[in-house]
Amino acid sequence: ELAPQLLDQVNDAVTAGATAVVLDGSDSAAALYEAAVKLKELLRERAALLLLDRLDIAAAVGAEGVVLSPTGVPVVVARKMQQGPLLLGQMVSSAEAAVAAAADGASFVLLQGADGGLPQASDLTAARSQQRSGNAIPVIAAAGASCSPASLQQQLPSLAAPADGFCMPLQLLQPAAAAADAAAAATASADSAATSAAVGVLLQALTEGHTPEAAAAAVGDSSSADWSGSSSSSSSGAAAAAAPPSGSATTVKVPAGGSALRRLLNASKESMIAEERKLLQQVAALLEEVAPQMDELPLLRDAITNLDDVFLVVVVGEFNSGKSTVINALLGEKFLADGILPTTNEISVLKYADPASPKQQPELVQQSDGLFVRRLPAALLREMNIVDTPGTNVILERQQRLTEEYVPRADLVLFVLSADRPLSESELAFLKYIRQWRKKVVFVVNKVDMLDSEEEVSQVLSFVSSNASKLLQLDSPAVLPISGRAALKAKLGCGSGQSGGVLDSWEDELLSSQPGWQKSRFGEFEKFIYDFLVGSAGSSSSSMRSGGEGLRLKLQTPLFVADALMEAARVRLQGEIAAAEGELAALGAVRRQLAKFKVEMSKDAEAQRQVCISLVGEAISRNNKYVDKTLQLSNLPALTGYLFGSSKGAAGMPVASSSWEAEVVSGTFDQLAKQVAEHAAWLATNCSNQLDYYASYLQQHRMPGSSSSSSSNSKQQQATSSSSNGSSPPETAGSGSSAALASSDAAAAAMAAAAAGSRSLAAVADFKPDAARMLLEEELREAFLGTAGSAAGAQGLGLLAASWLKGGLEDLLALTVAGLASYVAVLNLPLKRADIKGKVARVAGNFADSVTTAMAEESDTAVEATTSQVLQQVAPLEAAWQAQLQQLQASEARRAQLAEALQVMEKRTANLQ
Ligand SMILES: Nc1nc2c(ncn2[C@@H]2O[C@H](COP(=O)(O)OP(=O)(O)OP(=O)(O)O)[C@@H](O)[C@H]2O)c(=O)[nH]1
Repeated sequence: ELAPQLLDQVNDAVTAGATAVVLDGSDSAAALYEAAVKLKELLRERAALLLLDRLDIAAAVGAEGVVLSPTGVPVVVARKMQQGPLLLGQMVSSAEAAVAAAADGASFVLLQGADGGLPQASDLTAARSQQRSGNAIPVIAAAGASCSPASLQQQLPSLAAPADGFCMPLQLLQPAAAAADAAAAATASADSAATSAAVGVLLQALTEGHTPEAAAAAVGDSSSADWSGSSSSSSSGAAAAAAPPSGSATTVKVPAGGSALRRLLNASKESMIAEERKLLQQVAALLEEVAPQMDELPLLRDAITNLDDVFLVVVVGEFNSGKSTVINALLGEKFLADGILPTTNEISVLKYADPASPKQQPELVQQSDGLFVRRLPAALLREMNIVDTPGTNVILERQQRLTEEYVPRADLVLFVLSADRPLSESELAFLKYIRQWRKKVVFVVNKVDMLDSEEEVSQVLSFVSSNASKLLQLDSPAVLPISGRAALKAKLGCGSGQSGGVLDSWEDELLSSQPGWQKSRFGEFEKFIYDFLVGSAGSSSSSMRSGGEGLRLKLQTPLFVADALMEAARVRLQGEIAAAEGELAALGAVRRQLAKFKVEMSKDAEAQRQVCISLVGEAISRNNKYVDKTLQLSNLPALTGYLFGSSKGAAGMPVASSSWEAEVVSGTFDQLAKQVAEHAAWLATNCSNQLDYYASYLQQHRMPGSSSSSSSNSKQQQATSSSSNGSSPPETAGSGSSAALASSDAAAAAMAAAAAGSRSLAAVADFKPDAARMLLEEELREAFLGTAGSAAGAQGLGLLAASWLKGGLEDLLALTVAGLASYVAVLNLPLKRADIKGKVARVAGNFADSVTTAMAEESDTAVEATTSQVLQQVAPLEAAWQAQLQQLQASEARRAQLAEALQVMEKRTANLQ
């Protein structure tokens, strides 16, 4: 565990100028993780956190790197394992090992002396000079725990030149008394801070190019406490890596920009920015592909471009809340107009204008999007661009749109409220808008000078704070009370604004002496903003080199924009996927509906064939009756006609079948022809209805944007414009509705057209009833002759026998025989009738068969042709939707993957705090 005093020491060392802290720990991973998190919090970007050997923990806490000990994994392996831009340092104890580590891909080496003390100057020189030029890595001189303060003190000056930096155990910076005893350490923390500060001085001395001797003296001066015998009771040790001797002189405490480690650190941040930019570009490309119409897309493009820019601070608030005054006070000069009437009508971005630059840019330019860019020579604008907006309650629609468009790009939103009317309706509404972009908001309660007492101030602050925390779901929103007017007056009074701006002004004594400055509380506000963005221990001219939350916010701005757009894209893609699935389901339903259509049609067709069969059946039974009636011995006209050679009846008709046509056929053929024609029309209408319906249905389920060339068929075009847009296919019209069918002109035409080509109708027409009648006639004649002939023969014998009667007994016998023969012939008559009926029934049956078979073939072919024609159109649509679905699913998979990468990136940037 890291004792509080140890953390204090690290803090002191970092404040004094240490640029990295190496955490070594043989504790459990959990304890080490805890310690690393604590250190990370403490360092807040002011110095890099490096972990000894623990890549996993380094990655988990978002540390800047690891130092690999000789017992740790080799650099090449660590390179493979690492995630993100972690620095990889290697601990070595010889110049050769340092060179090898460089070749293996280490980011830097910590070179220790073979005896655990500081390395020899010659080794350092060798380690640096023997590296391949071009990508030489820093060589840091490291002192082991066994190194005595005395030898450190002695050796340091000679190592200042060849080393790129120093790394020493924290306990070497700590008085022995404190190390020996934990309790004593707590009380001695003031001393240890003094020691660390001394080392800080040493580092600064080196940085500023002072002689090493002076540096050594600085150590000597401050180390009046006993340096010897130092050892830490803590199992987690921390070491401070120091700045190199070659840094450029700066006037601030931290040797910014000069340290090799810091350079590396910046490189690692820059590589993080590069990585983020690459990811965001992938996101933008995906969004352009899947949602090109998305209005907010340019926001993301802008945010990516702005990654390289300085912070963007957007100032919002109601009109008259004092936005312009606050901006003027920040800039230190009355650049913007203020007043009780709305003064800011346009949105303007304030950017830095270098007064010394020979290339003067115009002070005010209006961009194509309506935005004004104002260039002002205010130092603060080197650090940030400030966007001044019209009051949230008075802005016009266009300005509102521009303001709202600008909010997502902001790295920080300054919400200026007037202390006399904090958080009005319009402000609350605007805050809700801001919330969706997850912006960091600082609430500036202006005009506190108008409040009568401190109590009133705290009441307003807590009102704003509680409302803001509810709305933004924050634990403790930043709410700062100021008097912009008093601050501006004070700044104008001492003329400090122009020269230093916010960075130095809050420390400016001159300013402090101005009446009203303290009361304006502006110093605290500026310090807060500055610490927040840049960090408390440094000065920099670029967001990339600063601590604080600046880098994190800068990195997060486009990530949050991307996140919001990705969420919108997810909703959109899922909608499109559901639509494509719906289309496929609708097309799949066509197959089922067609199968149902087939079944219904075949059932109906079967019923219609049955009607035909029964028509023929009725004719057969009428024929049976006719035969029964005709083929009788009592049918004297027929009998005599046949017996006496006259086969023609009175009207010249055949004897037996003269009334057959009228009694048996009696309109059967007409009925049959009508039935068959109706069947044909029924078939044509139903099939054409289906085709029409599906042509229209499929038109509706066509891929949006696909050409309609496949619907060139005139029937489809007609159908498209027809009203058959129902969601379910037309019911198959039954043949019983023939009247309905025939009632429409279209159906009548269909009937005629269908009749023209119908094979079943041809089969009906082919049947020659006359031939059937002839056959019947023949049969009847034969039957009559066969029967009546025998009877007459018998009677003839009878006559003969009568003449013989007189003559003898034989005649009587002959008569009996003849009577018997006649009897047998008459007995055969029913059999004959059955035979004839059977023959006619067979002929009629064959006829019915030929008609119904033709009907069945016709309906099967037509239904088959209809379904296959529809299915032929369904297939390409299905394929197109399937392809579309796959493409959407692939886009969604890519989106999900990128969204996950964004999450990882967000976590990493969040860890930057
Ligand atoms: N008492 C007091 N008045 C202030 C303070 N700051 C600004 N004012 C006054 O409030 C009025 C409005 O100030 P501006 O800075 O113009 O306000 P704004 O929000 O920029 O207004 P618009 O640009 O019109 O949206 C001016 O009369 C200022 O002098 C302050 O701290 N205290």
